[in-house]
Amino acid sequence: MNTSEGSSLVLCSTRNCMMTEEEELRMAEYELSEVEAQLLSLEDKKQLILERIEKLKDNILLKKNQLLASRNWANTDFPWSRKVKEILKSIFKLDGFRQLQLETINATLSNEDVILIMPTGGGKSLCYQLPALVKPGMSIVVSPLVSLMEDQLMALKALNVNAKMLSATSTKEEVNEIQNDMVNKNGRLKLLYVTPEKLAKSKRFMTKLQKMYGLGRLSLIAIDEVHCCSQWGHDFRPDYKFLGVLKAMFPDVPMLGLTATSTSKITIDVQKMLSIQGCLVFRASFNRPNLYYEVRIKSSNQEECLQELVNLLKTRYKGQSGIIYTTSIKDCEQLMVDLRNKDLRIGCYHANLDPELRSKVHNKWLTGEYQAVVATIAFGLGIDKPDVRFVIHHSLSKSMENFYQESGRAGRDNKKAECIVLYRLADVFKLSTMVFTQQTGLQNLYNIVAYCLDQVRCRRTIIASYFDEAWDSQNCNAMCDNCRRPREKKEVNVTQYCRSMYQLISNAAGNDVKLTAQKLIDAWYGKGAGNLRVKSVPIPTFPRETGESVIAHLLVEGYLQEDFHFTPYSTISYLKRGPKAAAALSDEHRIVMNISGKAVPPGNSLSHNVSSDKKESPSHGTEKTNDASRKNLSDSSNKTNSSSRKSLSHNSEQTKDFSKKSSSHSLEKSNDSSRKSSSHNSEKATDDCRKSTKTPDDNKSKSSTTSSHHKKKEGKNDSISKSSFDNKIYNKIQNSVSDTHNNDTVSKDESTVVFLSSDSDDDFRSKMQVPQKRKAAVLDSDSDG
Ligand SMILES: Nc1ncnc2c1ncn2[C@H]1C[C@H](O)[C@@H](COP(=O)(O)OP(=O)(O)OP(=O)(O)O)O1
Repeated sequence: MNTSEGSSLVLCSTRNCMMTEEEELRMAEYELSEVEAQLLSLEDKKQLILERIEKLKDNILLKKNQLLASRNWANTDFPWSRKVKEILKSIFKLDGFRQLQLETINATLSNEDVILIMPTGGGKSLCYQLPALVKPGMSIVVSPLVSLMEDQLMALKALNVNAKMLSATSTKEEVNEIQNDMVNKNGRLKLLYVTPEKLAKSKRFMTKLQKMYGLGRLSLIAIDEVHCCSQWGHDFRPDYKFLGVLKAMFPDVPMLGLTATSTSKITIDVQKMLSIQGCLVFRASFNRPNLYYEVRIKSSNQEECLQELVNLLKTRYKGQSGIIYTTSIKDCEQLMVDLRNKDLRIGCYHANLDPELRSKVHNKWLTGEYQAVVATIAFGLGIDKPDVRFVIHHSLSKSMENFYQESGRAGRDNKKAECIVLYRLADVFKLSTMVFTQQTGLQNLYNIVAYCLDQVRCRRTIIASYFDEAWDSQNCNAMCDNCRRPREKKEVNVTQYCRSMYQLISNAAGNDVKLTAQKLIDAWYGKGAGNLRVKSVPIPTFPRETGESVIAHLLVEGYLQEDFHFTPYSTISYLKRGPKAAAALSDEHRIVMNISGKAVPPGNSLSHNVSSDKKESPSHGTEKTNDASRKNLSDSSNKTNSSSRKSLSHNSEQTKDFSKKSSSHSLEKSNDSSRKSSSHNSEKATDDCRKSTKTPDDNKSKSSTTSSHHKKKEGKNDSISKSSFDNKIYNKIQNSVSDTHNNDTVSKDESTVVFLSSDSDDDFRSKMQVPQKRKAAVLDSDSDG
């Protein structure tokens, strides 16, 4: 190789050519880029192959699952069938099996792996407790909560079943005694409850477990709340990952995973996490026919809201037992004090109470000394009082799963019980600021908001479709408010209101202000700071609750979006244009919201629509206000449209001429007199409504609005009956014992618009295991303390 100054000559002996080093460098770089391109393409190929492998694995798992499922597991001629029946009666004192219990027990006793998905209170515990007594040796039950294990042990002790638990708080003596029993051929312990942490962190325990397995004494591994294995679930727990080693360590020990909440995706993920090669998946129906579901609007006035609860507890639920769920510890304590001040026997339960006090409250509730417990979600898992007659959500749950689990504490004895949600938009933001950092936190929350907004569809059907079940509302048997008082479904075009919101948001941004939902509604209703109002945005003639419903609908549907900002003390949710803003501003786009119209006789289908030429806006009010406000609602004003258009372009956010189709939009007249009269009317309506809520016997109309969240599923209908859209006020939602219990028919033409009627306890699970000692000041004077 010769080199000269500035450039080098390279002898390419193989190719018999001379090349400068620069040329060779370029060549090398070119070759490198070729290799990198190939690597990238190989990487893509690898990715595709990996995906194919995952899919094939899923399919193989599903096929194996299906094959296993094809056997008749409900047979009563298995070798153990007689013993199973005998133990059911003699030890568990039960007469028969509930849905899927026998199938699960038989499959487990056949040494098959099973995942059992059964609603809260369905009777999952029996499915591992009974096989544990049929089989020789000991069964291990992995359970996430110490309190849950304690409850189970208490129940088993009452049945004289030999069961114990191991947790981080177990004493040395207890640990020794249990571990000796594990490896004793004549050991008598039948069930051992352990936390996943214990399995993951105690080598000594795992060694004993292996020894026990070697002796042929490990009969079953049951994993409670098995959905915690999956990162897709709402409840992923890192320690559950460790359970993946169990199948390899104890290949011929059957595994039984139990959960009350698992979608198909989570179920497959769980199988993979547990290294189960094909298993039986038993999924019980999520329908709880004995539960009555209802959503009511929660008054913005605290005293009224309290009075509603007091009335419920003193009349409709007099002498009955229940739970009232709140979001925060502060709300929980305050509500207990308020209810006690009204002479009610109420306890309060949250994760920050010391364990002794918690269990005192629990016991007083179990024995009936307390009529109800005001609780955070800490009061949940393991609560097994059969005769809970009501569960009231004083503010909405974080998700449909949470709601299902919490409301599912009611009616475990299969007798009728009621699940009522008190809904208010403001509560949505209390929760959203807590959950928005979770991967699916906001979507989960909006699902339950949509449930609350829906005033037409059978609530049971909404819940079922959430859990991948198809349910016919006919099967509801009028056990939800929407089926009990069926109404026509009507579609209302709310596009112009969405655009009004954009105008208000843009105007505020121009003033360097961000709008919370509260401020946005204030500005819309001509309240609050003057510079946040926009002249061209008409003040709605319908009440504020209706405005709230419209905003909730826009949020759930993605036309608005929450914008979270941190302050040193809290997180604030502002509203901004959502991902669907561009669509909302296009000419052709219509944002449709379902509302409920005229009452239809029970049994009639709700899905048909009423025909009419006009679109109407959602509203409610008293009979008196009907004519005036209806007129206001149905009048369209090009004037208003063009001014709002102007304002939008001025604000230079994605502007489009959306007024071309304004004739189809029922924008209100923006003149002063109409504004005055309508707001006067709606205020009066609200007053009347409040008055009417104090009249339990008043059996007049109720008002309702609903979201068109499920519009696609239900089909589109452009027509609305003006006459059927009377602005009667919702009333006597509260206190209406007879109505909700017995009223299968609705009074004539009750078409109404219903407007429906912090410190989080979110991390209660970790708190439960390492309890923070804190006795609430409000409880000090109480006998609990
Ligand atoms: N076959 C049966 N017949 C009558 N009662 C039963 C039967 N099986 C279970 N039960 C009762 C026992 C309990 O009081 C209640 C709930 O059972 P349990 O096993 O605690 O439910 P679960 O484990 O599915 O609920 P959770 O998800 O809340 O833990 O039902």
